[in-house]
Amino acid sequence: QFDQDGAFLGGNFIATVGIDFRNKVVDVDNLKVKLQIWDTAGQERFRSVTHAYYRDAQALLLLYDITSKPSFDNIRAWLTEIHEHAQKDVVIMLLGNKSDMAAERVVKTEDGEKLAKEYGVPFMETSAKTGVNVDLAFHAIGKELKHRATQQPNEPKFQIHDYIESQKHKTGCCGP
Ligand SMILES: Nc1nc2c(ncn2[C@@H]2O[C@H](COP(=O)(O)OP(=O)(O)OP(=O)(O)O)[C@@H](O)[C@H]2O)c(=O)[nH]1
Repeated sequence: QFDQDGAFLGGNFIATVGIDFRNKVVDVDNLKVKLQIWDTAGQERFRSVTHAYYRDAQALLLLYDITSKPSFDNIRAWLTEIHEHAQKDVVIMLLGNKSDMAAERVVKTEDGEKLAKEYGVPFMETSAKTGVNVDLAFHAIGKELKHRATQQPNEPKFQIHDYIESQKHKTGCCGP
């Protein structure tokens, strides 16, 4: 099914609102953490609606497509937008998706890393097609939220950056 702009409308996508959602349960240290994932459309024409949905979110995954420079350039606008509307302690993660499409890559891994560093958010490249780093992204979010909910006063804070760095499968120039 295609809408007027030629965008594919898949899954439970609600075309008129630009939002889809599904649940995912992740196992974190023998605890089940249920994530309710809202997938909001990135297109400008949905911008006025989507902020109402991420305003109360505990975590935000910002995805761009490594084969699309405009999608990467859009991330700054989203980070500004999030700064204005999202919860102050929201967990943010920057993901460069389609890492399987190396031949069509136009956004360097280092550019993603640099942007993430500038905004102080964790970063990794993912592939929804092959699954690379996808579970890790959700697992890291689940771990962070579980720690926040159950943290004891003397317990060291969970370091999501360190956790991701130690677990991620690198897809850039020099990784394994
Ligand atoms: N090769 C490859 N294709 C992907 C990957 N992720 C998504 N795609 C494809 O890219 C196209 C767009 O995916 P969508 O999930 O609809 O992208 P979107 O940004 O959510 O699009 P909207 O929902 O319209 O905002 C589809 O044809 C997907 O199959 C990936 O990691 N690798």
